Amino acid sequence: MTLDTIDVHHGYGTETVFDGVSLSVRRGEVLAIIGPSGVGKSTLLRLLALFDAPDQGTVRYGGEPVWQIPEWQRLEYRRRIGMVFQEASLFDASVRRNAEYGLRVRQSWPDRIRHELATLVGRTNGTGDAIDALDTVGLREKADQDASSLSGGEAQRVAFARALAYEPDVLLLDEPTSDLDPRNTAVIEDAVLEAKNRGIGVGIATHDMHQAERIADRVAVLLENDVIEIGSPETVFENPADERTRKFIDGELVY
Ligand SMILES: Nc1ncnc2c1ncn2[C@@H]1O[C@H](COP(=O)(O)OP(=O)(O)OP(=O)(O)O)[C@@H](O)[C@H]1O
Repeated sequence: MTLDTIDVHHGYGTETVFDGVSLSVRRGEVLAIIGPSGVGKSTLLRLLALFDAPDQGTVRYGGEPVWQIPEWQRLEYRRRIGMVFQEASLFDASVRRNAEYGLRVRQSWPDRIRHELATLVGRTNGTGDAIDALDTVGLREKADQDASSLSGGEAQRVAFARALAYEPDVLLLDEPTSDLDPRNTAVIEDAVLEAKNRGIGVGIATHDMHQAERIADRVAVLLENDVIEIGSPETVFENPADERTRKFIDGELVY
């Protein structure tokens, strides 16, 4: 399953953010999106998450142009895409309930009703999926603790577990570790690789080039309203095709 954009143009009011962006997130790979602050990384993730329609161009899920199909079908696709934002938003309940939350809201109504019925009669594997996901981020032992008792880094790990528990086809992460210490960052990075090994396609916007080097299969460089280069981390960081990429990586470009 591939999620891609073809020649996408997008902006806010009179401000152009993208002037023809084409890129793909493929099954079982980590695509890192790097670029200076304000270049449009979050905007691109929102388009890939099917939250917003582009002004022009095509966004496709498994080859289907998502803004040219009926809404119900687009919503089906949206349910298969998990998104983790820079700041975890957990609600006031146990860690387990928070991790399960994605399971509930992203299910179609018939599945939700079946899940609720199964819960009522004590037969559900939903919790099992959430516990597995908590295990992946090292928080299984905190499942019954209240989410408000967690540190910021742990909360972000729960947000990640919530996205993972639903077993999405694609996981989009917007600067998921920018506020975290090295240990929490390492846990999230390991969980990203675990997701990839399960066949999930991961798109991650990051300021941290070392992170991109550590976990990405491909790196997309977003500069001047466009993806100017996509390649392996080795190529992009050591031998970029575009001179602007080299200048950005060497910190010579000031934005
Ligand atoms: N809802 C909005 N309304 C108007 N302008 C917006 C909106 N969202 C983003 N922008 C503008 O679009 C541009 C791209 O913003 P975006 O948040 O996508 O960049 P970014 O690369 O994710 O930035 P950062 O790395 O700082 O998070 C910026 O100039 C921003 O001010």
